Amino acid sequence: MAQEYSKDGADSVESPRPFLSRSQPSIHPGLHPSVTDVPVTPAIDNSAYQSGSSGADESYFTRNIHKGGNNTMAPQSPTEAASGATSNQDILRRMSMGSPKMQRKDSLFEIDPRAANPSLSLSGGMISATFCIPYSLKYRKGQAWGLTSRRGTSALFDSFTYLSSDKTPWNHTLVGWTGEIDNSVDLTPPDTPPAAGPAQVVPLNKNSAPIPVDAFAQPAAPAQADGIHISQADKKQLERQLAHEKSGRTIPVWLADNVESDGDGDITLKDQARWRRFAESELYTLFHYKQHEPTNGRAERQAWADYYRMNQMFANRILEVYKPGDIVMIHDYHLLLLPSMLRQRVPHMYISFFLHIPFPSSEFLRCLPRRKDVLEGVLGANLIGFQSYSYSRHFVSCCTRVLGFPSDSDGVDAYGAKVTVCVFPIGIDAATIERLAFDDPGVDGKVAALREMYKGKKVIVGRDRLDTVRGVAQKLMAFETFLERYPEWREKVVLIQVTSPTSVEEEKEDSGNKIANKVAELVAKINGLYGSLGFSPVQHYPQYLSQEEYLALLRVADIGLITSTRDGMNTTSLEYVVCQRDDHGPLILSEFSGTAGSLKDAIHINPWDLSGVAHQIDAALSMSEELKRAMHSNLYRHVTTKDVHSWSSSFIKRLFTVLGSHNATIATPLLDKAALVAQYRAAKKRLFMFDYDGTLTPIVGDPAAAVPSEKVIRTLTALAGDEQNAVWVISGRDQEFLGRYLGHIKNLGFSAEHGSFMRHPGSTVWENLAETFDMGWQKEVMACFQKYTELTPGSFIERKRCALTWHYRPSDPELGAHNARECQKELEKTVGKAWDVEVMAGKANLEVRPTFINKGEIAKRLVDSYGREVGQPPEFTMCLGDDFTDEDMFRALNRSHLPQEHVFSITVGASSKMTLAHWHLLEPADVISSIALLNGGETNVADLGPLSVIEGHIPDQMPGEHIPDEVPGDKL
Ligand SMILES: O=P(O)(O)OC[C@H]1O[C@@H](O)[C@H](O)[C@@H](O)[C@@H]1O
Repeated sequence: MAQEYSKDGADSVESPRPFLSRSQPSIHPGLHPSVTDVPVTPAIDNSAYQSGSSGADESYFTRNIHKGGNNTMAPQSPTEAASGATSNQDILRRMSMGSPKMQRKDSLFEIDPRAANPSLSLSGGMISATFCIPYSLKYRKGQAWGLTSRRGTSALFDSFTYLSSDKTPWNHTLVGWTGEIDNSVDLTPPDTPPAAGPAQVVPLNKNSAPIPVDAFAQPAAPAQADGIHISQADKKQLERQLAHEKSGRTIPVWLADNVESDGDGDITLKDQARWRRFAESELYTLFHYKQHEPTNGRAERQAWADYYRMNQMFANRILEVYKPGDIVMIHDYHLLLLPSMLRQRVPHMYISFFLHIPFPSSEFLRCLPRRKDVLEGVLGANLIGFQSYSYSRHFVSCCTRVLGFPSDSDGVDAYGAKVTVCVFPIGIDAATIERLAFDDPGVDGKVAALREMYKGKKVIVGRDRLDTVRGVAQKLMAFETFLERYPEWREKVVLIQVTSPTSVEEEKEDSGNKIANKVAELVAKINGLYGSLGFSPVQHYPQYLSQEEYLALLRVADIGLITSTRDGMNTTSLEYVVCQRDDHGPLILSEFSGTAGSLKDAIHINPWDLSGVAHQIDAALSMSEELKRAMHSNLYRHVTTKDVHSWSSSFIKRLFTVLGSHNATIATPLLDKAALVAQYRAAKKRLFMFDYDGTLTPIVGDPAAAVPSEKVIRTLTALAGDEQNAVWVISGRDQEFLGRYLGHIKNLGFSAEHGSFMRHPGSTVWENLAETFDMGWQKEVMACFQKYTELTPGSFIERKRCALTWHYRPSDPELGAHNARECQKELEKTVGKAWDVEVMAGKANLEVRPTFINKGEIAKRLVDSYGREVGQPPEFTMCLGDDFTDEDMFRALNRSHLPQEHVFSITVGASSKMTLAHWHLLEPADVISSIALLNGGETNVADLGPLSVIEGHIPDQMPGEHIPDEVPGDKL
C-alpha cells in the first residue's frame, strides 16, 4: 500500500559551503577577514540557520508522496544522505533503524520481564517518556502529517528503537510532546527534488545559500497570528500515523494554549516555545553552571506554571495507557516533576528517571527558586540514573542539603523511602557507526578527498553545538596558544571546527550571537596571525555536515579535540573513537565532560588551562604509534561494548534489582481509617500512645521550636477528655518540655526521656524509673559529645536529667552526619562497653540512655496496667511514632497478646519505611486529622471506604526496604 507520508529525516537544503570544497578560502597573515572579499568565518547570525528550509522540507515530503514514499526509517539512499544537512545525531538515529543488534541471548534474558522477581508481577509493558517525540511535524489541514527525524538526543532515540525492536521482549510505548508544529506554507514547487549531490564546490561567502534549519528545536513560526488550529480529526490522524513507529507505539502529548481543549477536541497553538522555556532557560542553564539575572519574576512564574502543566499533561497521557506492572522510564530535565506526579496517582508504579545532562552542586542548585519542587519531583522515582558519578553525588548531596533528607552514596531516604541513585553513562550505537564509517564507498571517497586536501598536515577535529558550554572559544584560544608556543607546528597543523547552532532557548535568545561572534573573531585572529596566502590553520564550518562528510572527517582526524566546560555526555567523542578504528588518533577530552569519567584512556584536559591544552596537543601530535594504539584499543573496547543497547539493558537490570529489593508486597499500608473508626466505636476501653517529635509535630530546624500547634492541643484535649480513653505522650523529650507545652491538658499521661520518667493522667508527680541507675556514664558521654561539638560547627548538646542528646541539625548536613557516625562508633567502643547504655541515632541527633529504659517497656507496662485495671486488655490500642526509638513500642505491641484487629500501630512516614508498625501515615498533619475523626465530626464510616482486614503475620523483625509511596508533590 502506498504510504501517505515520509518520515525520513533528510533535510533537503544543501550546506552553503560543502565541506569538501577544494577551493578553500584563505587569508593572508595579518589580514583581517573584514578586509578580504572572501571571509573564512563571517560573524554568524543564528537566524541564518533558521531561514529558508521549510519549503525544501516540503518539497521532499511532496516528492515522497508522489513516489509513494516509504514510511519506514530505512537508511537514506546515498543521494538523500548526501543532500541532507545532517548532524551526527541524525546519523546515529538513522543507522540504528536498520542496524544489526549486538545482543547476546543471555543479556536479553537478563532484561526479560519474566526474569525479574515474580512478586513484582511485571506486565511486560514499558512506557518511555521523553520531552519530544523523535519526529519533527509538519501540519497541513485535513491531510497526512509530514514526519521528519528530529535532530539531537540520538542515543536516546536509538535506545527507544532498540526497546521497540523484536530484539527485546518488551512491549514498548513512547510518550512525548509533538514538539513545535510547523504549518508554514510550502514555497517549493511540489516536484522540486531536494538539493543533492556529494561535495558540491560552493565557497562560503556572504552570498552563499542559507544555512539549513535546525529541525531539532527551532520553533516554527505559526503561519497565522492567531495561532495554529488543529482539529480533533487531524489529531487523530497523527496518532494513527505514530501508532506503529519504530520507536514503539508513539503517543503524542498535545500541549495547547487553549487550556480547556487539551484532551479531546480541537486545539490552538500560539506560543509553542512556552513548554520548553522553564526547562531550557532556568534548568539547563543552571545545571550547566550558568545563571542569569532575575527579571521582575512574572515571566519566571509563567514559565514555571507552563512547566508544571506540561508535566501534568504527560502524567495524564501516561495514565491513559498505563497498566499495573508496567515500567515507566522518564527521561531528562524537561520532566523532573513527572515521577512524583505519577507516584501520587499510582503509589506503587515502577518508575525510573534518567538525567541526560549534568546535575549541579548544591551551591548552584540552591540558587534555583524552585529547587525543592524539582528535587521532590524527581524523588518520586524508584531509581534515578546519571551520566557520571559526580552528578549523582551532587544530586544526593542536594537532597540532603536542600531537603534535609538523609542520604548515602546509594541514594536518598525520602520520607523514609529509599530512592536509589546510580551512574549509567550512555553509549552510542557503535556497531552501526562503524558499519557506516567503514563499509560505505561514499565515505571512503570523502576520506580520500580530505587526505588529499590536507596532505602533509596534521588534522585536529572539533564538532560542537554553538552553546557556550561546549567550549569552542576555549578550544580556539588553546589552539592559538599552541601555535604560539610550539612554532614548529605552524603550517603543519589544521584545526577543522564544525559548529551547529544551539538548540537551547536561552542561548538562542541571549548569548547565541555573542558566542558566534566571539568564535568568528578568534578564527579570524588565528588565521590572521598564523595563516598564509595558501593556508588557514583554522577551518571553521558553521553548518551541519552530511553523514558521509562527518564520518569521513572523524576518520581522517589525527586528534579529536573536545573542550566543553560542562557537558552531560559527549557523543562526538565516542563516534570519533569508533572512526579511529584503523588510525588510533588520540582523543583530547575535557575533564568537565560527563564522558571523561568513562573514557579513562583519553587525554584529559582542563579547557580553562590554555597552556595545558596546548601542551597536550603537542604531546598528542608527537605521541608514538605504539602508545596511540594502546590508548585507542582501550577506548575502542569501551565504546563498542558499553554501547547504547548495553546502556538500556544495564538500566533495566538495575531497576529489576532495585524493585526486587524494595519488594512491594511488604510495603506498609496506609492507615485504614474506616477500620480505625469502627474499632474505636466498638471498644469500651481504649489506649493511645503518641510519640512527640515527628509524630505530633513536624521535625524543625531548632528542636526548641517544635512546639505543639493549637490544633494539636485541641485534638489531644478532646481525646483525653473522653473517659473511655487513656491517652499518653511517650517521648524522648524531658519533663520540663512536656510539662510546659502539654502539661495543662487534663488527663494526659506522659513518659519523658524515652521511658526514664512517667507522669500518670491527672497527676503532677513524675515517677523516676531510672532512680537506682548509676549515672557515671554521663560524664564520659559529655566529654565525647563536647569533642564532636567542637568539630561540628552549629551542633550542640541537650542535657536532660537522664538521657543526653547531641544535635547536629543546624550544622552542615554532611559534616554532621559524618561526625555523628564517628561519635557513635567511638561511644559504642568506649562507654557502650563499660556501661549498660544504648547509643541511638535519631533524626539529626545522637542520644544515649540506659538500655533497660525504652519506650517499649513503657508501652508494655501501659497495656498490662490498663488490662489489670479494667479486668481485660484494651479493646482498642493506637500507637504512633516516627523514628527508631518508637519501633520499641511497635515491637512490644506485636509481642503482646492483644488481638491484631484491636491494635493500630502506625509509623509516620512513607509506606516503604522499615518498620514493625502495621500501618503508616505520611506526616504529623495526617496524624492529627485521623485523631480528629475519632473525636467526632467527620466520622461517617461509610464515607471512609471499605473496611480492610489486617492480613498476614505480624512481623517481628524489620522487613526490607519497600517501594516509596506518597512523596509529597509539587503544589503550584
Ligand atoms: O521521642 P521524640 O518525641 O520523638 O523525641 C526525640 C528527640 O527529639 C529531639 O528533638 C529532642 O530535642 C530530644 O530531646 C528528643 O529525645
